[in-house]
Amino acid sequence: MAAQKTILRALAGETLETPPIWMMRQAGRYLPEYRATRAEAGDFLSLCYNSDLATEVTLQPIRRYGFDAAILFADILLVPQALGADLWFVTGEGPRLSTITGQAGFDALKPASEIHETLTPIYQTVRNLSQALPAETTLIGFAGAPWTVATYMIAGRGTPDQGPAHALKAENKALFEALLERLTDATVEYLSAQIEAGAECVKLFDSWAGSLKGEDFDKYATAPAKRIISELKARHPGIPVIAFPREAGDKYIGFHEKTGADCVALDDSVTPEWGAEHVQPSGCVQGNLASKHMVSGGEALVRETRRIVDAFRNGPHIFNLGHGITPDADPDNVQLMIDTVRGG
Ligand SMILES: Cc1c2[nH]c(c1CCC(=O)O)Cc1[nH]c(c(CCC(=O)O)c1C)Cc1[nH]c(c(CCC(=O)O)c1C)Cc1[nH]c(c(C)c1CCC(=O)O)C2
Repeated sequence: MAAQKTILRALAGETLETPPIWMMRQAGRYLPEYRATRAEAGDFLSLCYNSDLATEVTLQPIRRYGFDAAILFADILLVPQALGADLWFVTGEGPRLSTITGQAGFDALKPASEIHETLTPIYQTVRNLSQALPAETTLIGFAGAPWTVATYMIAGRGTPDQGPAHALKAENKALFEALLERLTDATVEYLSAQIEAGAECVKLFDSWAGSLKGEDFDKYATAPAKRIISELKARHPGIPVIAFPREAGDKYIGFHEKTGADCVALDDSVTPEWGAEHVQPSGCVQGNLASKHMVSGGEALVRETRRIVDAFRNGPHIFNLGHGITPDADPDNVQLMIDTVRGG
């Protein structure tokens, strides 16, 4: 029965009449019901670790819009925290972590096998969701890709150009590579536990893949994704994986084949026509409406939504944004996007 779900059909390579749809950050601050639950939880991390409230916010966009998939409510930075890093969020600014700048910081990290102690409430959220979701809705689990997570661990915060991580890569390659290895192992552990708890598909977010150039991209974005995907599929045969090497540009070409991903998510720096020509022949693609349309709406939203549906019409496609929806988005524009995708 599970294979009847539209998202799973697209991930299996089927071309559907109407593409299934979900949205990155669909549970988020643009929704008044999210803001209310977030206020009840206190802060963002308390919300992530409260299984009942995390289940509630995951379900909110499903109730409101009937998306075809729900994505677990959590964050990519819970893995560093589970490895022993300090993590906190500064309201209006973003995440802060204790930094890894040398061997001592790395040596203080826990082994990958010990992350579950911290992450048990997340697995409970997945179990709750697999019970609570409508029969047609696919449950997506996720993790950050090793490079992207490492950029936050090395800098201790988000950075515009990932400078500190590039500097460590240049100055202490052995330490940098050991950190990526630890994160690769931890990611396999984390996603595997989500699958055991009921996730039907997992997505790997490599939000900063675009800042890796040439051989660095192959070594630090492609190779870890390949190892994670092959180990997950060895443990859980048939589990579909979505890879999101954001702003990969030309490196999107062949990413399915090189990593074993069932679906490659495209950001909005590439056109849908380019994606249909160069990436979709290799397998399912996801994307790629610019998030700004969720703020501005109107004719441009309808036109660009139709353009994406048309461009990807002849192959497997999951409709999504090119990146997460922003807090200033208008919930009515989300409905307009869905109506345009489903109603033509
Ligand atoms: C880089 C990254 C992070 N987290 C994530 C990424 C990769 C995807 C991307 O590039 O956006 C992934 C993520 N973060 C969140 C989800 C939940 C599922 C979803 O609805 O998509 C997912 C999949 C919730 C969240 N994660 C965060 C929020 C906002 C927190 C709040 O309620 O205050 C949400 C809903 C916070 C967060 N978390 C992170 C940052 C940089 C921030 C602060 C920036 C911001 O405020 O938007 C790290």
